[in-house]
Amino acid sequence: MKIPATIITGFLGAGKTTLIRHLLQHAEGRRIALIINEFGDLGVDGDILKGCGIEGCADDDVVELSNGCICCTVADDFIPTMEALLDRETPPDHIVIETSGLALPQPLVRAFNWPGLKTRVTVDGVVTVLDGPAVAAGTFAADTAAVDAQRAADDGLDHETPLSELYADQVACADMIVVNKTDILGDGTEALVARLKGESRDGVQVVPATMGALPPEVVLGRGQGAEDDIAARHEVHHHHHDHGHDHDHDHDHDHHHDHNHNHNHDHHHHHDHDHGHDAFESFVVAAPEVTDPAAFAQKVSGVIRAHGILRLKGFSSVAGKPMRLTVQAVGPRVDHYFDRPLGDDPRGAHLVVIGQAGLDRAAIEAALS
Ligand SMILES: Nc1nc2c(ncn2[C@@H]2O[C@H](COP(=O)(O)OP(=O)(O)OP(=O)(O)O)[C@@H](O)[C@H]2O)c(=O)[nH]1
Repeated sequence: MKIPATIITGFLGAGKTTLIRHLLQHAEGRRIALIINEFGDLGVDGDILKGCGIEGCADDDVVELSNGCICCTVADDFIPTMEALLDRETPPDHIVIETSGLALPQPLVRAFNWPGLKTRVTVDGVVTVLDGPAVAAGTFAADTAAVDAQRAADDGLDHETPLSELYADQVACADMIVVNKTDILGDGTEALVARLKGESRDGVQVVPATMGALPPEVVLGRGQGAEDDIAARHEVHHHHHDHGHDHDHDHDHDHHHDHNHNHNHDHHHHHDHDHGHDAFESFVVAAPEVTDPAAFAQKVSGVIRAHGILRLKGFSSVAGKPMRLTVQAVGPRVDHYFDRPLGDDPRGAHLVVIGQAGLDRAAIEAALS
């Protein structure tokens, strides 16, 4: 079995570290290793995540890459780091990679096709964390000056590419887009989520969050295999070091708006706030046994689309079959397969549904029955 790796991308200050902390706090026994690629911000996120006091999160599960942009140091730094993690006596159950706010996700996804990694790990999903209020305002990052300073500090970067293009790359690569800081965005959340759904690839989930508080079942275990699917993850511009572009795009610093949360790292000492993920709910639907697995999968996909369900998974007996049917859905993509003899299991279907609070449970139950 390949070890799944989740790539977390998004601009400086969007809330990547906050989201990862939440994941670790709710890991419930999953052994998660973290790789952190920071630039211009050396070691800070590593420090909060190391010594975080979270049970089950050992210091040596946090590995930092600090030699600069991850896509420029893939061979020297990233691949050996991954191999060392995989070679451990007890390898992690899941690897989470936090990219620096400037690194494009595509080259990192591509690195998973290197021979030494290809057979051992897979990109479970690319999660792009957006600063909701900044995106709604068209500035992409809360503190564009800080983002620009970070870019200026990195000689390897093309400093001219407008943020809007980096943003477009991050969105194009995503399997899941997190619209973070909905506490600030407030009523604007729904419109932004709808807009992003329209702008992203089919099947990409757009999920609002406050303080990155998402259940691990929603973020991890997507099984996306992004490294096999790079062509679909369009890059607007193709290489950092290519200075040959025409940079007439406006590079608008004046739009810089102040949300009253200037980027400083004081927050890194606030280890105690834990926003639960009450904004999400899950319940079990019991339904009669399945007669036609393919038709059932199609029905499930329709229900997922109609109700904005984030995850659905469970088992069912199938009329006339001795095997148990497993159903796993991430967004509208539904996998189904027979996994083992049914044995003494009761006949019928049991499906766990996960989504944002407010799902129409009765309608979902009716539709699945
Ligand atoms: N109001 C509000 N603040 C948030 C939210 N999520 C994160 N923050 C704050 O935003 C700031 C940046 O969050 P981080 O998690 O450090 O962001 P990051 O993307 O990891 O940024 P870098 O690691 O600096 O690239 C911190 O002060 C967080 O406490 C949110 O949902 N609402």
